[in-house]
Amino acid sequence: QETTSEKESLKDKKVLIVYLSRTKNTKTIAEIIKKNVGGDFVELELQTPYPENYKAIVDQVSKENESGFLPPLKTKVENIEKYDVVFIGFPTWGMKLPPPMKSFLKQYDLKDKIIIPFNTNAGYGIGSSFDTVKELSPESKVLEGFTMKGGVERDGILFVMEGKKKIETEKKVREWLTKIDLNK
Ligand SMILES: Cc1cc2nc3c(=O)[nH]c(=O)nc-3n(C[C@H](O)[C@H](O)[C@H](O)COP(=O)(O)O)c2cc1C
Repeated sequence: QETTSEKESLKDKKVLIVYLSRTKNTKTIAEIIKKNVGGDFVELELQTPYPENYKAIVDQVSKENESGFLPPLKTKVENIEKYDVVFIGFPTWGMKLPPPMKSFLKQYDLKDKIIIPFNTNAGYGIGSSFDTVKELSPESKVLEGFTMKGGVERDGILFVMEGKKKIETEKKVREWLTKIDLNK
């Protein structure tokens, strides 16, 4: 049975989970993926962190998007070539892929790997972020991503992935992982 053998083979693959998260909503999804799939876990950090202030980070990200600036990463991933599957998680920022994730995709060669995006946002969706992942990874296989409403920092709502919301999120992530044949 083809589906069975594909599933088995995906389960044998080496998995990396890379994520960017300011208020830890996307981080929670990364943790749920780790619990269900396993793999190495890496948070993207910048050499020069973004400002704490919400308006200041919104302005800075908007300028970086305009100029195409790629913020240098403090995070180093050792031996990226050994991974077969790379989950990449990020919030929607300015309806786009956050600049640090662009830095990651430009800096590391993910050719011939499977890339799986996941996202949280304030309720406005993924914007162009998943399309940008595909554009920056033309020689990778990008699978169906996962997205879910997270915090609304503009309104002072930061971390929401607890209680009922966490349980709902765990269920949705597991359903998605099963759909893309990566649930253990
Ligand atoms: C700089 C910045 C820009 C944002 N832009 C958007 C946006 O365009 N659309 C949206 O739905 N949410 C936007 N948000 C809200 C985040 O996507 C949302 O709170 C997300 O859950 C945060 O994930 P995190 O907790 O992993 O950082 C923005 C947040 C920040 C800090």
